[in-house]
Amino acid sequence: MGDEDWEAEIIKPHMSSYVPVFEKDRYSSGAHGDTFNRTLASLSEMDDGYSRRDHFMRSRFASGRSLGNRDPGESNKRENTSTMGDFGVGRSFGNRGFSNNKFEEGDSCGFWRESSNDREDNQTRNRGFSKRDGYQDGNDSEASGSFRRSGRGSYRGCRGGFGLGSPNSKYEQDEGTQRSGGIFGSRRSALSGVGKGDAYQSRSGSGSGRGGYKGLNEEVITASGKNSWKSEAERRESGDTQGPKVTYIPPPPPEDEDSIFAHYQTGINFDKYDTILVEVSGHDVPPAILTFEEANLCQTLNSNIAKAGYTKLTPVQKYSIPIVLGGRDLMACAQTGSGKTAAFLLPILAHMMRDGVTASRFKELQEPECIIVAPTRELISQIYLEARKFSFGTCVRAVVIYGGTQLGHSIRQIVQGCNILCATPGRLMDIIGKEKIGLRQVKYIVLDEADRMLDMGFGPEMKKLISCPGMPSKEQRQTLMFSATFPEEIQRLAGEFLKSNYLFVAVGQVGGACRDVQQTILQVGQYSKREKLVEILRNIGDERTMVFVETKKKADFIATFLCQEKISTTSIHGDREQREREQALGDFRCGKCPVLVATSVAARGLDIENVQHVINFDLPSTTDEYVHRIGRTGRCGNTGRAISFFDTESDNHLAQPLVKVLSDAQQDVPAWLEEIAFSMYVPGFSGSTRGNVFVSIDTRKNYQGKSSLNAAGFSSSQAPNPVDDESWD
Ligand SMILES: Nc1ncnc2c1ncn2[C@@H]1O[C@H](COP(=O)(O)OP(=O)(O)OP(=O)(O)O)[C@@H](O)[C@H]1O
Repeated sequence: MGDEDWEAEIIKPHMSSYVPVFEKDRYSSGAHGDTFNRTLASLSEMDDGYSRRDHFMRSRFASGRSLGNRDPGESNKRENTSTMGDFGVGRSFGNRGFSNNKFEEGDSCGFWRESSNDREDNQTRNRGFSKRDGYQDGNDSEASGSFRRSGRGSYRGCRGGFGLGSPNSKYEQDEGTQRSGGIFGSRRSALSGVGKGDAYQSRSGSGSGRGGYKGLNEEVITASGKNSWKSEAERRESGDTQGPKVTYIPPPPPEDEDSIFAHYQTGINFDKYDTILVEVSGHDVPPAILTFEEANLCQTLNSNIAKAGYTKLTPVQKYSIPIVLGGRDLMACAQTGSGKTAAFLLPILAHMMRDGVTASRFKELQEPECIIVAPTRELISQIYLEARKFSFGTCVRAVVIYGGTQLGHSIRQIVQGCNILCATPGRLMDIIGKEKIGLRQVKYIVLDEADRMLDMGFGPEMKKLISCPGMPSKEQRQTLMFSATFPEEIQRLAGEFLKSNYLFVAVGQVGGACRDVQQTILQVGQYSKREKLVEILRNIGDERTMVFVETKKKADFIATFLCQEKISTTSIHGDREQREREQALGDFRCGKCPVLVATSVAARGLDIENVQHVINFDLPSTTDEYVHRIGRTGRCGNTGRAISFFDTESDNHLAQPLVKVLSDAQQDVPAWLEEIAFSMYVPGFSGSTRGNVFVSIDTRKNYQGKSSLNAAGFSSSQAPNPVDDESWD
């Protein structure tokens, strides 16, 4: 297909109009006074650590087995071009399968014409994996949100309907004229494809509620010509622009207990979490707990934990829960899918139950005790569902608000009572600006995906949040930060939000990639990617697969293309209306569309049952993004697979960091990749400080040196000044 054709392909007129029915050891971490604790939960972990290093050395210097060497003889073969259902050709999908050159690049056509401003990645590609400084656009905004999740604590099922909440007179004043999208539908042109009887419609449109997640090249330029940190969608909602008003009201989640406590099973590797190396640094580290009982939670909470199917703590929970219960500030870094959400929700709820919160009741100005922020709408919705699950049967009321939905709806949710406010940053600041939320009672601020929340995209909003009138100072509140990745420069910025004696918990393995995810890198040229993708998907069959691409346009294009290939596919990206995004996620969750093509908007946090494969059609530009993306599979002790297409024309600069991530996670490193990595050798490259043992290290060590840290901990005077490195405004 020629360059000029791809747009046409997207809007093929014969396609049916698509209405996406997306559904979708007694861890004495040391006695008081210890400042640095490292726990080896078992001796085997020690062995493991050594073997891992050994493995790394071997993989670096031995030629190794190539997992994806190109075989020109095979390259032109297209083995499974049959229609949907013709999957399972009897070959293994594991390494063997790949080394068999079955998934090799061909010479099929496939031009990508990408506008440079279509990227949704957090970083530009040419930065390379290891470079983390100063990324994000100035107006990256929150992205997605949905009330649905089929994983733990969420309800499942396809949802085709949209909540058509009746506009409330008073709060409708905030909305202005409803112009497009939302409950009245969009005027966007639908483009469609067909897959398994379902049509695919996608494409960014001009409808209200779209957007909300802006990548580096989606900057919004303000009248003054300066980049605005606020997204276009949020500015619309707050009336900053004349753009279409957002009218979408998300459907309420099911209220029945079964739905609230729906969860998926922990996987075969869940018990292996016990062997993960944990490091806690800072002063006076409270001892870790081994069981939920040791947390001394109230009966209702314990009952909810049991109903949620939690019987055993994950490492991040073992360490974080006592720290939060002890009133300490915390920065916690643990691998994807290892239960960070409960690690902050449970102790916060326990405190609320202990202290007694004001029972929810209608009030024009609500004063929540806890504010939780996350970078995407879908993620914050998911966190809300977890909060609702764990607070079930208590007087604590959780509320979620996010962009792309009607502002009046958010306000209506809040005024009914709000103890825990789950919000995306833009909507949160709007609501605070409208004086529907008072901050005086705030005792807990949680930044999930904290590195993302503090980067240049959201950092300014977070800074505004903590500077809002009424917001208790950091000494008077508890601030908690969680992520699977924590670049050092972002950790330094975090100091402004945290008390100087905050604790740092690092759980996990080298490089941060979850070891339960089998990673495979295939050499695939740009023009062969589509063919390879189809080949892989046909082999996968109906197993849930997320396909990550670099740009929103490409997400549309690939989703349409797959539908044409009769592979039931949906897509999620920042140019889709919120309603469409939620439906897409719902369709993916319930298995109606087993393939979800996504941009970076879906890379973080999403906990979707049974995602067995992640395919990086395009490699992301940073290791952190890679780690988060592949972390959508292999969650909670389950296993998963990640396949990444490596284009030697454009990805060679990623070879070195990629080799490191693979080695650190004890994955096979293809010989060809090592060769490229060596050829691209950059003196001094270390693959970042995350390389050796832990997911992330406490950067305070870099300021003081490890020994002094062990001996003396930190003092505020030694804490980094976050504003030194980066301009926030
Ligand atoms: N102790 C536990 N027992 C059983 N299941 C658990 C436990 N803790 C968490 N889970 C489940 O594990 C899954 C992953 O948890 P969660 O989404 O909190 O991971 P995470 O560490 O925040 O991941 P990410 O880094 O991708 O955001 C969820 O379905 C959650 O309900």
